Amino acid sequence: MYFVANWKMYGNLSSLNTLDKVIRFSKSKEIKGGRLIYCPPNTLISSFAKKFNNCQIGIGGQNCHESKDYGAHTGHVNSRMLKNIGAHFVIIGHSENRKQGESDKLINLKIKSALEAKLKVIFCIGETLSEKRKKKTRSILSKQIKIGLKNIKNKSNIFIAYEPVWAIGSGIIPKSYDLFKTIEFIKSKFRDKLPKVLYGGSVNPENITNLKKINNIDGFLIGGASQSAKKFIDIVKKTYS
Ligand SMILES: O=C(CO)COP(=O)(O)O
Repeated sequence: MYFVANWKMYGNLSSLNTLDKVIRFSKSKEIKGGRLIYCPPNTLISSFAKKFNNCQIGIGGQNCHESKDYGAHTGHVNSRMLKNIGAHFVIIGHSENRKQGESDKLINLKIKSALEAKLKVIFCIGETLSEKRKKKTRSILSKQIKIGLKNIKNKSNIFIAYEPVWAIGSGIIPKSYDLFKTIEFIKSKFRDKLPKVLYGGSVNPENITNLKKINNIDGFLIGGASQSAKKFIDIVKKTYS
């Protein structure tokens, strides 16, 4: 199982101290089969990479520019730059960026450039509350997958993160059966090799006991709770207990 910490726009150099606990945990037997990945803001990626030297914790960025080339794009960072400072993963298509106008087409270009830079991609998809109410979840997910992954033949380095927008930061999670069916639907979109599908949206040490029972989920993309080393570790421990 994968446990991805998305720190969003939180954290500074002093946050590095909180990682000691997680590093110790990652080297202990308690980690079982858990794979930990941290996606801090870009300002902290190299420091995290240094800190995680000698342990099995992966590092990723939270977004990247679509161009694989360097260029005059003020305020942006491309996938090569992320790779260069020690990232192995990048989150692409997060709803917080889609909300800012990131289209499926742009997401497709970003994914292609990230794969070219040899990063693994955590590709976020999910419906909004109004789309859910209009029973459009499946058509939205199909469209996001179809355009987002257009002309990408080798999908072996792509993880899908299903994050219903209404579940992010709200404390509300989907009903277990609905979530199982949605993940099954997402996997049905892939013919040969099934992608790993993660769930994200208000995952915490309390609701993980129910979420872990949904047996087609391959891991979790965790926002708020991942900023606390204790909560993050608790989520992993409870998944395996
Ligand atoms: O957006 C998320 C992870 O990418 C989920 O955030 P929360 O866990 O804070 O709901």
